[in-house]
Amino acid sequence: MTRVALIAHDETKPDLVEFAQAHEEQLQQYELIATGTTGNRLLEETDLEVECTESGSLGGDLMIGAEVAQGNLDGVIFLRDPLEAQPHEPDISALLRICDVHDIALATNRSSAEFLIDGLAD
Ligand SMILES: O=C(CO)COP(=O)(O)O
Repeated sequence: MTRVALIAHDETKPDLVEFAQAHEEQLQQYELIATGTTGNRLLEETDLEVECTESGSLGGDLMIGAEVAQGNLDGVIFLRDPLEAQPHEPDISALLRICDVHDIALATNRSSAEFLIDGLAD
């Protein structure tokens, strides 16, 4: 089954929730995993089933990265906040890197997320 990770920083969480609502019917067909706070927002504000990792700052990005390394994910949608430094920047870099290592589709903004979700539907 197609498995997708959804992640957003605090400033971009409203955008990710809106994205998930707009694509809810399609996302319902996939297994979803999200970092802790993002996942809880999705559980509260959509009807999607979402597996939640730790919060990003407590290792959630690394947990998603481990899924990528194990070949368990088909795509990662990670709406990063490009304007705010994050204390767990090394974890974020590790996740982005491991997506490239394993050639896993990675969208880091809303426009590329739209392409990614369209690509998964094909
Ligand atoms: O910090 C994050 C990604 O780097 C996201 O984590 P949360 O979803 O727990 O806020």
